[in-house]
Amino acid sequence: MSTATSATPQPSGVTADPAAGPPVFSVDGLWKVFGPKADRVPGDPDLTALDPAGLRTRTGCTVAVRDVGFDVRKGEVFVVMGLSGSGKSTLVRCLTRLIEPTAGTIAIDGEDVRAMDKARLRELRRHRAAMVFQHFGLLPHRTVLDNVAYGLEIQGMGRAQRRAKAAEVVAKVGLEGMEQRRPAQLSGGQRQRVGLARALAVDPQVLLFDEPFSALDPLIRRDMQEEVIRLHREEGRTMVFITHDLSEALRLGDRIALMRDGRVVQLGTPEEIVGSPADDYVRDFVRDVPREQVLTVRTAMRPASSADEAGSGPAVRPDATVSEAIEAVARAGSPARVLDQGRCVGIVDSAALLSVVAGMEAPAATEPSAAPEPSTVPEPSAGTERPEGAV
Ligand SMILES: Nc1ncnc2c1ncn2[C@@H]1O[C@H](COP(=O)(O)OP(=O)(O)OP(=O)(O)O)[C@@H](O)[C@H]1O
Repeated sequence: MSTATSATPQPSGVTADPAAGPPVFSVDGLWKVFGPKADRVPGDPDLTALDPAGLRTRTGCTVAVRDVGFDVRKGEVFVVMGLSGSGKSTLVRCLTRLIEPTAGTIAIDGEDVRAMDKARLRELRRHRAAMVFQHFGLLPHRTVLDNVAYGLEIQGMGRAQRRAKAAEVVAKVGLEGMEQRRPAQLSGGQRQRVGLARALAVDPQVLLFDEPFSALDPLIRRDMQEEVIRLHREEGRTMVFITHDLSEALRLGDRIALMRDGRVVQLGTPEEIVGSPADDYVRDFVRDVPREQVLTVRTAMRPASSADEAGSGPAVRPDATVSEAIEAVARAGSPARVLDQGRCVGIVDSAALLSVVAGMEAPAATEPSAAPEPSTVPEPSAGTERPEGAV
């Protein structure tokens, strides 16, 4: 597992609104068991109580996904993270039945995926939930443009129309001018972009990424992550992203499902996973994450002690990271106010911010609450030098 030495705050673009309509994917009680007579395993408490080695000896079966449930909300980047063998690929392949689940329910927009016939499944995979693989399987004899147009060709779109659409998407992923090249004439990162463009061209409702960047060198990988963040921000497309890399998960995910031995051991925002690990396994997993770059000032703030305190001092947004607040406090030499639409919702001081960095409970950390009057305070004057994240 790589450590998150360069974890950065989440993208602040389009984020899913939990209240915004029904989920795109809804998964409940999902199991995938490989091996003979796999069906009998999920419903048999004697078998499910066995450890992996015991189950293998007794039945020849392996449980890859164990009683998993979650919703993928419209417009979110939902990351499935875990070490090798934890069940990530199996879980995501079950969503479109590239792997047949053993038990449980899966719905897309309320429609039962397990009840779909072959034609409906094909439509699901082509139009509604397109998979982007690590090895994109580009067609070597085709140009970039024709590779991108491939999915549209399969859909039966006419040549002129699909090439026009493909050219649009090629430009969107930054490959303008390379339309006539063949895959062998591209760098690894450029090939990834072609694969991404091919998936985007069919305009799927959800993009499913299976460790698409794990073979790339770190700089190109970073570049591709930025690309995904940009696309997400601009289009608000729902994405499910598999990775075993924690820093990638923290950078991309609106929410992260952390898997171990087929189970989801914690499902939460990067801040929840880093700030409130569910168990020792998760705590150990996130131990090296620079907390100040992931946790927001909400973790450290306390109510203002007076109207005076609520009305003066540097200002930061509620979603500013602790790191950004430290900079604001250090520059001003005084505690910072957390302003939400002009209203002071709390105060962060150096002691509380340092406690977060040190991994301690902030001394007076509190839920967002209204500060004493005046509840509406002036915005900081324009032109004041402010760190990123300050309002
Ligand atoms: N076709 C199969 N037959 C038997 N066991 C399988 C099969 N596919 C996967 N498994 C087992 O299921 C478990 C989960 O595998 P899976 O590939 O989903 O993990 P993963 O988290 O995606 O791993 P990686 O990061 O290495 O790709 C592993 O124990 C694996 O050996």
